Amino acid sequence: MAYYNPEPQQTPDRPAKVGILLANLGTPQAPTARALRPYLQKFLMDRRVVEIPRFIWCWILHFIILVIRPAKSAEKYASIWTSEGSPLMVYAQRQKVLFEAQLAAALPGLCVVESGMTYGEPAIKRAIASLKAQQCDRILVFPLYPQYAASSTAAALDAVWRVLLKTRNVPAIRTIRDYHDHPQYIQALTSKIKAYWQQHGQPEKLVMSFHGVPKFHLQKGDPYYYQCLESGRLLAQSLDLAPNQYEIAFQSRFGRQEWLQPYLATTLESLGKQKLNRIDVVCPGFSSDCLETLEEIAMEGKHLFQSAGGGDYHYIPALNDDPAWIDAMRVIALQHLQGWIADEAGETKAASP
Ligand SMILES: C=CC1=C(C)c2cc3[nH]c(cc4nc(cc5[nH]c(cc1n2)c(C)c5CCC(=O)O)C(CCC(=O)O)=C4C)c(C)c3C=C
Ligand SMILES: [Fe+2]
Ligand SMILES: [Fe+2]
Repeated sequence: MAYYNPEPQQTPDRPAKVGILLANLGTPQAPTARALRPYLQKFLMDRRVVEIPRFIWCWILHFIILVIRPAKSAEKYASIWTSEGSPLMVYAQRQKVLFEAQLAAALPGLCVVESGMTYGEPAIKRAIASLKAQQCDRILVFPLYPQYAASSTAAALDAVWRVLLKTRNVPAIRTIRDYHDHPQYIQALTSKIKAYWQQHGQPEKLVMSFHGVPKFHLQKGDPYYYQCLESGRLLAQSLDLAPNQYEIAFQSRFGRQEWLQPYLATTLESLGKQKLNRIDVVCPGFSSDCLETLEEIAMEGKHLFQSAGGGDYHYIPALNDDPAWIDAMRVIALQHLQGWIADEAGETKAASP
């Protein structure tokens, strides 16, 4: 069997294009234990996600976690599944179509966009193959994680490198590391939240919830924690919130290790005990709604807050397919395409690689 992936047919007469790979986490194919098992196995075997020595972790994963968790997680996925499929996948496809249309308007005929998942389908390998087949000799990898984390961004980049290691004709590659403080990203969040408040009124407190990671990632040099704090600070500033009008917390703890604190569950319980009349929760680190926002935040979080004595609880949806977010994606991408596209006499066209 050939070691290298097959190359697409060479067509030197067709102009080369710029590919943009929207890298995302991935989601199971169906809300069933059978579909959850291979998804969780691939996800949780990634050293970027779980750093426990392989010998010990293989046993724990295969004989405990993959026996119990698939059925439990499948039940949660079933509660958020839509007629079109998993929300993460539905929004990934919409973002791809809308973003491609925005780029086509700005740079006619130059860019091709594909969505690729770190775990599951459509895999990053398939996305790169498709971009290469569409004459892309330059690829910009755009992870849909505003804050850089080794366990999300670097895991997606690893998947790209693995494909390139087996590629004969390697395209030029650029990556977007993070955009946690990008003005357009903060503005897209601000306008989403303000529009929500115009419709539903304003809460006593806004809780900004970010996906957690083990605390030792921070201690070993992962900048994720500080980037979350900075996104939260900038968002609060843009919303004109005083320090006592918002909280930042970390959700989705997995296992027994200490994760980034404060934990969202503890924050919600404490706000409930303080008998707040209303809180709103927003998840600035998630570019689209998914299991972690729709089930853990919108459902479980509400239960935690209200059973501790809290009043109204609103979940403000993620950026999803909002025009302001798609526009922000265009601005962020164009900034990273400098030198690959040339602006001459007001016209934007391809530059030689
Ligand atoms: C085991 C440790 C995990 C780390 C570290 C982690 C980091 C991390 N995850 C996201 C984004 C998402 N995670 C999602 C689901 C999910 N996450 C973990 C575990 C870790 N994540 C698991 C086991 C799961 C699967 C669901 C479950 O069984 O609980 C999702 C949702 C996917 C979907 O299909 O909807 C997202 C998105 C980030 C950004 C991150 C590091 C910052
Ligand atoms: Fe996660
Ligand atoms: Fe979760």
